Amino acid sequence: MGDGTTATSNRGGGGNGGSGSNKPAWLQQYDLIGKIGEGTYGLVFLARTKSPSNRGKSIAIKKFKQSKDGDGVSPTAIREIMLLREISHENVVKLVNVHINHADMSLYLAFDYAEHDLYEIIRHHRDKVTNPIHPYTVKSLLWQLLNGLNYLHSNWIIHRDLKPSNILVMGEGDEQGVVKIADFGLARIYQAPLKPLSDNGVVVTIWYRAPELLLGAKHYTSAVDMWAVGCIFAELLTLKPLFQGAEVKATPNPFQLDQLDKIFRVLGHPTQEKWPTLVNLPHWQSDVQHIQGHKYENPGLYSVVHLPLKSAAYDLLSKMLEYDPRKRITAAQALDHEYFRSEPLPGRNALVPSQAGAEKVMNYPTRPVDTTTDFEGTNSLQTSQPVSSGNAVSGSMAAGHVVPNRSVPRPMPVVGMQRIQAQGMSAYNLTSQAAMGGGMNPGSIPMQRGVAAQAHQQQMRRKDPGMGMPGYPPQQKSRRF
Ligand SMILES: Nc1ncnc2c1ncn2[C@@H]1O[C@H](COP(=O)(O)OP(=O)(O)OP(=O)(O)O)[C@@H](O)[C@H]1O
Repeated sequence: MGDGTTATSNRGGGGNGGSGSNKPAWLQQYDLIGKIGEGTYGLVFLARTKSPSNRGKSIAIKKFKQSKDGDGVSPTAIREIMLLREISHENVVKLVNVHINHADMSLYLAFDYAEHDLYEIIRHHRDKVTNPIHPYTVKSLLWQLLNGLNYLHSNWIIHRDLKPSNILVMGEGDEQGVVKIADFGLARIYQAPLKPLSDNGVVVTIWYRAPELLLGAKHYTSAVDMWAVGCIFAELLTLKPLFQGAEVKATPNPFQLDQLDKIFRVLGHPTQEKWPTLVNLPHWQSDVQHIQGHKYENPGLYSVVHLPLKSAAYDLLSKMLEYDPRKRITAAQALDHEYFRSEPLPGRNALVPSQAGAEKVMNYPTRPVDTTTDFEGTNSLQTSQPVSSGNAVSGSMAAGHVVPNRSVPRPMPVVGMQRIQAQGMSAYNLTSQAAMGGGMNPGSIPMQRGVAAQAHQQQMRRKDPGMGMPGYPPQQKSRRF
């Protein structure tokens, strides 16, 4: 894999990451600390590298769940690898290693570890310190998020599942306060003409889901990510999810009445005048039935987010939450917005709010680590500690070993996808080294050639030689990092 990233595989041993004797060879390069999270597609663990050159470096290892029948590795996982191996940007999380266990066909991706994420930062301000996030921090987080997203969109990648827990922030060290976009399990490379959604399901988490998706749009664009960024921007300002709809889980139908209702209550009902293609959307008729009869007293977005109507922040936010996806602001346009040219200027370390006379680093809590859970999800890593049974991380276990459940809705399941069979995966492994550096595409993803090269060039173009940092607004030269 490029940039020193390697792919390894293990033909013997099980997936046991504990201190047992059957610890696979690849795992011996890490000290496994414990479990830090669980998403729809896998478990995430904290580990530390043992190699003398990099001793003690924190790594996040994501183990992908096996399909129920254990018949191979999901296309989601393959897609994530194929995508991540090609991309390199300061504001996108770095994949440092890929491991495949042939014994049980499990797949492990090792990423650079980030101590914080926006979900925890928002929660900390809302529940612990009960004060708003500093305007400099909000602006710096948003600028970096847009910078990473602009890179992805310029390379034909739509994230599709942006939400606070997927936006990581680096803790202490050289990259302190740098934003990293994570979780590309649901991302897909797209090329014109845009691929229809219908065979894959809709996968943007409901609170951050764009209205065109909720109304059943068959095609989606990078504008779905910009809607999510708007929702996240508002949440950074108010510490509350902007549109907190209740998901109807029983159906693959993208029409989520409560979520649309929550949006319309704040932004008013979309009109054909403002969004001409609205009437062509499959669920517009459901909307006529269920919602159009309802009168929405539009309180105005600015009053919900407590921003002056004439402020640059409000102007940018309202452009991100434009109903018509074709009129919604793009990441590149947003980076050029006046909001980022006015004080406080955004900076690389989002956790150092600049205040007259004093620079104080925000001390957010470190991630809770469940040290009783190993890669199997059930065993004890440290026999001196209590061993949990069943799913050890259910949010209700003994304090100190628990990663709390997050009350964030999950993406809708991806439906109708074939699994890559174990045999197919073996073929992938046989050529894994070549594949990691070449153009292999086992998931038949419409992949643009030379993405990494283009991305690199683009990054170089944005590089400000004076700052030694890619893409930061020139005004920031006055800021000390
Ligand atoms: N590189 C990383 N460093 C540190 N923590 C990470 C890293 N990647 C993911 N995490 C954390 O691990 C947890 C689980 O992440 P994951 O992406 O698997 O699921 P999710 O985003 O919470 O949910 P879903 O997968 O359903 O979208 C989250 O708290 C996330 O912030």
